Amino acid sequence: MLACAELSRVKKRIADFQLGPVDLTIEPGTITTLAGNNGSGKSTLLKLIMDLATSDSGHINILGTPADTNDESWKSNVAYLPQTSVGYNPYTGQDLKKIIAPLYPDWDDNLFADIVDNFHLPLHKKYGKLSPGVQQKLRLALTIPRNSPLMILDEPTSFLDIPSKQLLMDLLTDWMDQGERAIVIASHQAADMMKLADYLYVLQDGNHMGTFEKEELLQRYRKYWLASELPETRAPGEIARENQQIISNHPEQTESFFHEHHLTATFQTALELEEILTLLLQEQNVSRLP
Ligand SMILES: Nc1ncnc2c1ncn2[C@@H]1O[C@H](COP(=O)(O)OP(=O)(O)OP(=O)(O)O)[C@@H](O)[C@H]1O
Repeated sequence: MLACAELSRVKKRIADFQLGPVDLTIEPGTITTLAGNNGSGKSTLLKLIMDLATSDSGHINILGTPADTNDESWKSNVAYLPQTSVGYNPYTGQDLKKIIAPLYPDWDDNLFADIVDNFHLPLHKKYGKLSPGVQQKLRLALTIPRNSPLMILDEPTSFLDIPSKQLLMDLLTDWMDQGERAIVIASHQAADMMKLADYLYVLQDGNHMGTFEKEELLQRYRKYWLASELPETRAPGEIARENQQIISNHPEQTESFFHEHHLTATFQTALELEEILTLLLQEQNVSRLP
């Protein structure tokens, strides 16, 4: 099946910042979260995908079309929510819908009405007069109903309160159920959008630190509370220890070690994704040391 997006060996330098090389394939039916610290290059990568910035090298194909082709008609098959929307201020939500909807052949007016309803959006008010949170909700209402095979959201939860974030997650889950489509989300808020993700593409300071299947990652990390003092030797898989706790990224090996050394774990738990990401980036940094 045709990939929604394919990036190979993509690089971009901006002053002293270097992004890439980036290799990334977005398959239909998947949600990929670009995760990384502030300034790690998430927005830059999305702009490269949308051909709003020019890569220094590499290739980007969107739904089988090179992104840098002169014919920009492929963009009507991509719903892109940038971090900010310039030029919206003088227009009401109703005006913006009239401008945007005709650009997208599969625009869904009923879905737009539902989102407006759920987010209680005042369509008669000018965008510039809305609070940042309501502006963000309106931008989402103008993006999701495009029903394009590929949706790209840059920090979609910015300014949203907790119930609105939950509503957005429900909307995106429903949206994915409607067909063979894919979502790419950039977020530095690990807890939010990573819940939805099938894959995490992790960036740090422009470097690709790895692509991870979320469920596999969640199963790989475990935290144990031991009944006794921690052993002096490190347990296999142990990546961090504190007081009577050990964190492992190879639970089976760690548990056999406990067994062999007659150590009892009184409690054990999976880790939150946010904690895993922090540990992962630390591990990668250590392995990169000369
Ligand atoms: N217009 C620009 N002018 C100068 N430098 C830029 C510009 N845009 C991006 N950069 C550089 O690229 C780096 C990556 O920025 P980018 O916005 O892609 O990061 P990000 O991961 O999306 O960050 P955030 O989480 O803060 O949104 C920044 O550190 C900055 O140095």
